[in-house]
Formats: sequence, C-alpha cells, structure tokens
Amino acid sequence: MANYFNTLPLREQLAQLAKCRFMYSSEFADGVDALKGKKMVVIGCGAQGLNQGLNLRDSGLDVSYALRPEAIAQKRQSWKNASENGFVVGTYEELIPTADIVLNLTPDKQHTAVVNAVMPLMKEGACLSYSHGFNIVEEGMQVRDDLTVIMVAPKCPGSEVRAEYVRGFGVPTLIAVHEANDPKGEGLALAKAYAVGTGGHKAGVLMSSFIAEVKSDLMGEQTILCGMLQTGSILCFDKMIEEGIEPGYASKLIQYGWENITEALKYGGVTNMLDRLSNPAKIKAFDLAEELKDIMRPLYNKHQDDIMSGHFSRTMMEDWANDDANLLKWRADTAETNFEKTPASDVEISEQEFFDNGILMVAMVKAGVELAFETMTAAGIIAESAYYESLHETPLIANTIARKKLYEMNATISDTAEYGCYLYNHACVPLLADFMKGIKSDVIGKGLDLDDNGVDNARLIDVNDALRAHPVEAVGAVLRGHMADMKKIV
Ligand SMILES: NC(=O)C1=CN([C@@H]2O[C@H](COP(=O)(O)OP(=O)(O)OC[C@H]3O[C@@H](n4cnc5c(N)ncnc54)[C@H](OP(=O)(O)O)[C@@H]3O)[C@@H](O)[C@H]2O)C=CC1
Ligand SMILES: CC[C@](O)(C(C)=O)C(=O)O
Ligand SMILES: [Mg+2]
Ligand SMILES: [Mg+2]
Repeated sequence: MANYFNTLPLREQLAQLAKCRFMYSSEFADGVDALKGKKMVVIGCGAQGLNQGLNLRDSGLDVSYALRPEAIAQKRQSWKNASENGFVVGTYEELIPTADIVLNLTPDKQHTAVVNAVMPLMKEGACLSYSHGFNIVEEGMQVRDDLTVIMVAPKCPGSEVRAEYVRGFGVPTLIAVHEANDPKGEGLALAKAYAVGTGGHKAGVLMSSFIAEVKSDLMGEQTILCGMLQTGSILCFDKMIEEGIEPGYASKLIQYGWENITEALKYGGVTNMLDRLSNPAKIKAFDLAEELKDIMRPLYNKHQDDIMSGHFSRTMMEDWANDDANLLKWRADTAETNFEKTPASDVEISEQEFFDNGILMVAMVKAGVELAFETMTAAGIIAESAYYESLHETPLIANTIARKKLYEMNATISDTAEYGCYLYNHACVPLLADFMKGIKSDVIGKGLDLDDNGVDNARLIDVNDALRAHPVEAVGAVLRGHMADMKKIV
C-alpha cells in the first residue's frame, strides 16, 4: 500500500485539501432517517467507540459492538464498556455480516489489519465508516468496490463527544465520502444522518474530504491542541517552582487554568480571552504571544510540512513497527514530570484569578491558536476547518486536563494524537528555553504587581485592533453565530 495523497497529481491534492463547505441546519432536516432501521456495528469500544455509540443509541439508532475474540474472552475494558452499558456484543463473525454500516473505531495503527479482517464478512453494498482518514490517506487502503466508505470525524476527544451531547449540544464534525467508494451515491446521506446521531449538527458540520480531514487533524492535535498544552503545562509549572510559588497552588493553577481561560476563548475567541485581563496584563500577554509566535513559527511550519509530505506518517509507522518504542518511552517520561507528580492543593482559585495569575498561559494559547490557524490556512486548509482544529477544540482538550492532568489528556486522545503531541513537546521545550529564562512570577503564578492599571491609549488601541483583525476572529464570529445551543462549562 502506498501513501494515497502522494500518488495524486498536485492539482488534485490542492482540490481535495480545499474541499470544505459549512452545512446549514436546514440540510439536516431529515435527522437520522437515513440510518433508521439499519444495523450499526461498531468495532472497538474505546474513546470514540463507546461515546459515539451512546449518542447514536440515544438518538434512536440500532447499535451493537463487534470485538476481537480476546477482548470478549478476557472481559477487557472494551467488553465492559459495551456490555455494562447494555449493548449487544459479539464476534466479527456473529455481527459483521448483519451490519448495514460498520463503524471502524479502533486505533489507527490497527486499521489495515481490522479492515482486512472484516471486509470479507461485510454484506454486499454495506457501508464502512471511519472517524479519522489516516488509513485511507496515509496508507492507501483499498476497499471492496461494492462498499460505501464514509468518514464522520468529531473534532474532539470521545469523552467530550458524549459530554457535549448530554449537555444538549454537540461537537463540530467533518464528514466526507471517499469518492472511489460511493457505488450507490448514498454516502452523503449516511454521513449526515450519522453526524446528527452524534449531535454534531448542533455545533457545525463541514462537508469535506478524507485528505482535508487528515492533514488538518494531525496538525491541530500535534501543535496547539495537545502539544502546546502539554509543553505549556510543563514549562509553566517548573517556572513557578523556580520562582518559589507553593507547588500545590502551581499545580492547581495549571490543571484547571487551561479549562478556565479557554472557556472565554470558546465563547468569544482570542479577543474575549484577552479582554478578561486588565489593560496592562492584556498588553503584556499580547507582547509575550508575539514573541512566542516568532520563536515557534518554524516549528509549526515543520509540523505542517512533515504532515503534508508524509514524513510524519512514515516515521510514526516506523515506530508502530518498532513496538511503539518512542510512544511508550515518551508516555513514561510524561508520567515523571514534576507537574504530573505534584497534586493540586485545595486552595480556592477564583475564575478571574486564573486569568490574572496565568498571563503566560493566555499568551501561549493565543500564540498556539493563531499559529496553528495561520499555518493550516497557508497550507490550503479552509478557514472553517482550521478554526475547529485550533480555537474551538482547545477548550475541549483543556477539559480533559482538568480531570486528571496530562495523563487524562493523553489517555483520551487517539494514539496518533498522543505520538504527535510528544513529538511537538520534545522539540518545543528546548526551543523555548531562552524565552523561559526571562519569565518571572508576575506573568505566571502571582500576577502583575502594579500600583495602578494605567496604560498608553494609543498602544491599547493598537493591541485591540490587532487582536480583532486576526483572521481566526472573523471566521470564529460567523461559526459561533451557528452555535446557539452551546453550553457553559465553568
Ligand atoms: N480518541 C479520540 O478522542 C479520537 C479518535 N479519533 C479516531 O477514532 C478512532 C478510534 O480511536 P480511539 O477511540 O482513540 O481508540 P482507542 O485507543 O480508544 O481504542 C478503541 C478500541 O479498539 C480496540 N482495539 C484495539 N486494537 C484492536 C484490534 N487489533 N482489533 C480490534 N479491536 C481493537 C480496543 O479494544 P480491545 O483492546 O479490548 O480489543 C479499544 O477498545 C481512530 O481512528 C482515531 O484516530 C477521532 C477523533 C478523536
Ligand atoms: C486530540 C486530537 C484528536 O484528533 C481529537 C480528539 O480530535 C485525536 O486524534 O484524538
Ligand atoms: Mg481531531
Ligand atoms: Mg486525531
């Protein structure tokens, strides 16, 4: 199998990357009808499998789980997830031949083996679905001609797919039909109904392509979403300890800080997040973010270039073949960081204090969101998709850190995202070493110690104008206009 993207002529690569259209709520008027009465069989019951299945069942659909024999025999977590939630569980042989749609929700590393095992069992004309296009785009998987192949990719961790649905909202979702596999022309109707079933249509659905999803998803998760939050957590914690901040306070400021400050981002973009600071703190955060952007821009470009060229997927697949040696080592290293090992104290931190004492964290989020957005759009990813992959998803990842620090984030995201997160982190920590030498507790841990909050009017106007003029703010305002059901978290 070859990298499918790399086999395409340049004009086709560009056309696929640019494929992305925001779908209006009127396009979902048929709800889940296209899937009513159809058998949906999910393979794997982990982060996405369990949570998507719960939403689809609550939306009135027929969901069951096909697990590998050892998972059933050993009553593994996947078996517990499915059976304790009252789903029918069976082997591939028992359930796949009955399926109208098979949802492949196993880790990307397993896709080739899983698809090769289930394809011969799938009935004529059935549908195979993915939630991430890696197997099709980066590995060139060929699927039987009679099968429809679709993708319904929630732009967030599985835990939040469920949490947002239960709150009455949803998560932005990219849907796509693999053009080589749409023999009956029903792929789009199935993907739309599936997105409604998970609640995605309430947050925004983009009709896109497998290629656009893969090249944007990998970029978002490696950089701002997981890599930047991991790097920021480690650097900010270590700096606070160096500056004499009480460790339990430092741990709490970071663990819950990302969630608190990015809630403001979710509601009103980068502008609103910085508007939560006093005027002097806003100017300070702006300047820090500009400095961070200058330092980190080459790293963001490298990640996007490596994703586009296939270098990233090739090297990750080498690690797969090497028994995940890098992934497992990096995972063990994360468990040993001071931030991870220091429990949060029970000291009260008010919502405003997270902003006032976390100016550097605000600057890191601003820099990361803007850089990821700028890099993705410069590479041909459409602004709406780049917005979901940077700004909208950052708070959803921050929610996982609030639960159980970096452990929870890395356990909840896909193995692919986790690998990319560590790759970024290991490059970004040394890159920011000199920058961090100049950082003091006034921007992380204590807040600015000023007698008055006076600022120069002209400078404040410039900063406010620059914040509002960034292109992520323009597309964000439009997309948030379609998110009437969004619910408050903190
Ligand atoms: N994690 C996330 O939040 C997101 C994931 N995605 C995509 O969703 C897909 C699923 O990822 P994710 O939910 O993280 O996966 P998980 O790592 O949570 O694993 C899912 C399940 O797959 C089963 N599994 C593992 N290996 C095999 C195998 N060889 N054969 C059959 N079953 C297997 C496991 O059960 P057991 O070992 O017990 O058999 C496990 O329950 C991926 O394509 C990912 O990129 C997309 C958006 C976000
Ligand atoms: C965090 C990255 C993601 O793509 C996701 C949750 O959207 C993943 O692969 O886990
Ligand atoms: Mg994603
Ligand atoms: Mg991903």
